[in-house]
Amino acid sequence: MIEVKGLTKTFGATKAVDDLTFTVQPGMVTGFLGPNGAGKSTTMRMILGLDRPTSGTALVDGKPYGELKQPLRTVGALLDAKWVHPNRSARAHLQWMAASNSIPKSRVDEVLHLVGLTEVAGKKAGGFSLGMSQRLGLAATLLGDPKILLFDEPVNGLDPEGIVWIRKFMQRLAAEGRTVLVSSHLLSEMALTAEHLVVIGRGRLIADTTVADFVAKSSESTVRVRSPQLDALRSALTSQGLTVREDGSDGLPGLVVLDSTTDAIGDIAGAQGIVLHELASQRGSLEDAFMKLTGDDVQYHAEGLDDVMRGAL
Ligand SMILES: Nc1ncnc2c1ncn2[C@@H]1O[C@H](COP(=O)(O)OP(=O)(O)OP(=O)(O)O)[C@@H](O)[C@H]1O
Repeated sequence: MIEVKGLTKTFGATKAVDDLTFTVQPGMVTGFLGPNGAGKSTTMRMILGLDRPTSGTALVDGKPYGELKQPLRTVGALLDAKWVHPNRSARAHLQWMAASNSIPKSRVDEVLHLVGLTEVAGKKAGGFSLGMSQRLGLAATLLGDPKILLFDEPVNGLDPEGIVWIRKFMQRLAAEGRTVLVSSHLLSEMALTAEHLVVIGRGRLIADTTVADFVAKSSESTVRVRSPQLDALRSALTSQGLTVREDGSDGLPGLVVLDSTTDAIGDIAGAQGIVLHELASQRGSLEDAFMKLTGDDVQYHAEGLDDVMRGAL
């Protein structure tokens, strides 16, 4: 279990993490979700004792990381996959890590096998693709057979096959009863990977809930309706207490009805003899809803700008 209480970190005038409180339970993947710059890495670094909190506490297995007797046997963390020595082989890299943490050499081949790197174990890690480096990083986190695992954006830059592989691997680790915390800025990815979500924006807690609940609440469902008798339809809907927005997004005037169903709207129109030309339920994109919830993050806009620049070149 990971327990974070009132955790706060300021860098000069920046409050990177702001009074965060949450716990991460064993036996399931917990997604740590927030836009770029929300404070995910800083929180993970504090959990791992790499950054000192300005205030508050972060406990792993009931203790601050610094007080764990054999940290690698309790916590495994994958923060940055590319830190291996480029001229060392995958096996040599893991043997060096094992030796410096009193972990038996035999465990190295076990973890290489677990992550599917046995065949390239003798190759230099510097020549590994991102996907292979990520697997090697994963092997390193598993050396001490830890019951708590932290992964910081583990699928960033991976191809679809690599993403699915990592996702399944994390789910397997959780199914073995481990505590798995994985950060991401993509709700769509977390919706597929995690069971529980801790969502932060600008360092603050936004939600601590199941994925199913968060997805249902954050993606508003609306119904779009068009009719040649739009005025009559609008009155019929509002007289039933429904909230209606004008919608001409695709050049065809219509209405968007909030918090209702196609059945209900069809019934209301039918009862009044109103002709309908379109009746469609629509779900807002998860990512849009997520951006609304987490606030208009500066770095998100900067990324958008990059895309515009690339398009212009
Ligand atoms: N060492 C540091 N010195 C100053 N500011 C920092 C430092 N580390 C992080 N920050 C700032 O703290 C905020 C949170 O950063 P952090 O990297 O924790 O966010 P994140 O959610 O992990 O984002 P990303 O997905 O981009 O890594 C940002 O505004 C960042 O610029």
